[in-house]
Amino acid sequence: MAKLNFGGVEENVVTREEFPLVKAQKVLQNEVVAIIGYGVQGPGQALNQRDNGIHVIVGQRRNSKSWDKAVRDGFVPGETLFEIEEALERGTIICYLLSDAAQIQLWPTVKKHLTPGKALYFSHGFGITYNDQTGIVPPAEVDVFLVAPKGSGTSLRRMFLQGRGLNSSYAIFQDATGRAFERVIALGIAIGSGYLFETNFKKEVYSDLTGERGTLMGAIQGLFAAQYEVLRSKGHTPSEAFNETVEELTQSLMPLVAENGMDWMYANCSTTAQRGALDWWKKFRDATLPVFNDLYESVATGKEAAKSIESNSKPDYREKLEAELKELRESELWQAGKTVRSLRPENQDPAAKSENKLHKSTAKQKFSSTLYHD
Ligand SMILES: NC(=O)C1=CN([C@@H]2O[C@H](COP(=O)(O)OP(=O)(O)OC[C@H]3O[C@@H](n4cnc5c(N)ncnc54)[C@H](O)[C@@H]3O)[C@@H](O)[C@H]2O)C=CC1
Ligand SMILES: CC(=O)[C@](C)(O)C(=O)O
Ligand SMILES: [Mg+2]
Ligand SMILES: [Mg+2]
Repeated sequence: MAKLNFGGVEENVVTREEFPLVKAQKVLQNEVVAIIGYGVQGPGQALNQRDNGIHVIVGQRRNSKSWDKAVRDGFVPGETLFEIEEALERGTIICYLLSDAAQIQLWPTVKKHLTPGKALYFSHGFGITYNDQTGIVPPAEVDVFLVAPKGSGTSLRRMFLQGRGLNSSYAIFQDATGRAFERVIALGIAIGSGYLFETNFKKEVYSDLTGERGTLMGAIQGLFAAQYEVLRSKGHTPSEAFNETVEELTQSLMPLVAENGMDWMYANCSTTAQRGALDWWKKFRDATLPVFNDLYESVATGKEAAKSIESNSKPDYREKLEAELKELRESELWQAGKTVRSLRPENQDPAAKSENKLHKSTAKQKFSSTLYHD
């Protein structure tokens, strides 16, 4: 395991160089990896492992959309696709990839099949950390660990197909066989992680719930909505307000931040933007800091978990969710976004598309020649 320096702090990480795929294949050669649930993470993890030569089977309810999707993805009923219970029986490593609320309902069934020596794998610390609410307490004779890809299952698959790799965290909760470390790392590599960083179940779930409620989804939507509202109330058009709030961020600035960091982006915008952004970022930090503290508190006390279990377990959960998503979808901001996206040249006719490709490659050349260290 390598120790790497992250901004002055040393952490354990496992890279593909030190734990290559051949090693993962060797560790997993006698295992049957059962992916239980074929929603968002299930397909990404199952397909990447299958392409990486791991013996993967899928367990999913028959007569469900996810079952049909697994068939479309090449899993064969009776060979590599089974009803959940049969997959639980056949698997030596159980990847529990149902939604966190559904994991509670199915737990008694899963537990029955956790015979000594098997492993129980999660992609989230939720079920174990909040076990006073979930009732998920594994038997002592099985390994329990997690690999949590830091992104959507969709990105996990896409990046794998592009030869890239989404990074993941890993944690061991219980090492019954003495092989938990090699098993969890082998799985992390086999699902296509770029590298793996160490955590524990509690830290994984606290940071994940904070992140998705915070800057990754909740806070950013809140910031977008507030700025858009101010611009609109001051007489700016929807297209202007949307472009200055979302489009420029996702299309121009965030890709630069992804490549080179916010520090580089600040150093490479206009001096006017620099002055203003340097003056204002701390005000935004100070205004939101108390909200982030409230959020973390709500996560750490189990309130967020309780809320999500409660709402996601209701029979009318899907209808209620749809109504809330509809509000977002039909808001002027995201309706304006739809039009803006449709106007992107790559979303228009094929001629425009190929012209855009050309632009992209010249832009890339130009961009790399303006890098600082050049
Ligand atoms: N969605 C994502 O990209 C990410 C998810 N995770 C974690 O991965 C795990 C799986 O999450 P998702 O893929 O989002 O799950 P999901 O919400 O897509 O559900 C997965 C599957 O559960 C099945 N299911 C739902 N209720 C069921 C029930 N009562 N009985 C049997 N099957 C049922 C559905 O058919 C579906 O195929 C969770 O622990 C989640 O926190 C971690 C990182 C990202
Ligand atoms: C994609 C991801 O990792 C999230 C946002 O935490 C989730 O879907 O739970
Ligand atoms: Mg996450
Ligand atoms: Mg999450």
